[in-house]
Amino acid sequence: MTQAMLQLNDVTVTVTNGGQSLNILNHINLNVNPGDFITILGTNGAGKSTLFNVISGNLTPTAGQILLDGKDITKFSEEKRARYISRVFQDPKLGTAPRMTVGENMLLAEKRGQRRTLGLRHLRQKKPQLLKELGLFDNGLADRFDTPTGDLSGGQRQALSLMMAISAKPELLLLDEHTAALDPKTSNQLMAFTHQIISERNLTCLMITHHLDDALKYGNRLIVLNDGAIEGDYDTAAKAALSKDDMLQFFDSAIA
Ligand SMILES: Nc1ncnc2c1ncn2[C@@H]1O[C@H](COP(=O)(O)OP(=O)(O)OP(=O)(O)O)[C@@H](O)[C@H]1O
Repeated sequence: MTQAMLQLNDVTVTVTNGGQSLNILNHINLNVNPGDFITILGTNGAGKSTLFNVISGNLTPTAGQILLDGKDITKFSEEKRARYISRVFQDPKLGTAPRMTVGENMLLAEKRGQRRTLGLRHLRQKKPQLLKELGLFDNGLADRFDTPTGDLSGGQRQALSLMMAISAKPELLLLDEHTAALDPKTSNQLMAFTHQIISERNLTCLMITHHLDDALKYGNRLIVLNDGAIEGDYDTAAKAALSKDDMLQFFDSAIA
């Protein structure tokens, strides 16, 4: 049997709200296999971002254990985990340093999880390779190599965040609604590119989305979160049998 790449054993996050204890993640057990591309759906407040926060090390669980490649990383800091785990956020502003150019951001991303220094000579040397990477997604990013990322469009910035997140191949890629802030056409283009690059590079990925179509169309597995717990875990075959109506019904009953 393949060893799970990521294991969450009985992971619980408890917060105190108005004097009451509340489990915003409630005994989560999850095994992610190498090469899995898992889409994650859930209502607002279901615990999706909290799940990513405990996996990335942004939040320490109140109880339970997180293993990466069999190694217990529960107590590892976010910085230490950054070598293995990369994350793209919904907000285009969060993934890149706005005053630095596209090229400089890409160069820094290659050193994810290591001491980061920027040398101009190094940037010149690396430029052809970085341009090749940037040119993989046809949205003009490669032509803006020397542009500060703060001057890019949201779509270009999210594409850059994705390229940066995968540049030093992560063990695990977390996509946190990375297309949600984009217009429908740009969102579809970036999603198609995301799918292509994940398959070509055989990345292991968890992707939170509110787009039912994307959740059903992409990936080999679908997880549905509700009230801090995994309510559904569908493999490729079960996922293929699901319809958008099934999912809409789930959302109706979860919210009702
Ligand atoms: N530090 C905290 N203290 C108290 N409650 C919190 C804290 N962090 C999150 N919550 C609550 O936990 C629940 C889950 O939040 P989370 O952001 O993980 O949901 P989500 O599924 O990502 O939602 P959305 O789709 O709206 O982004 C929410 O009800 C939120 O208000």
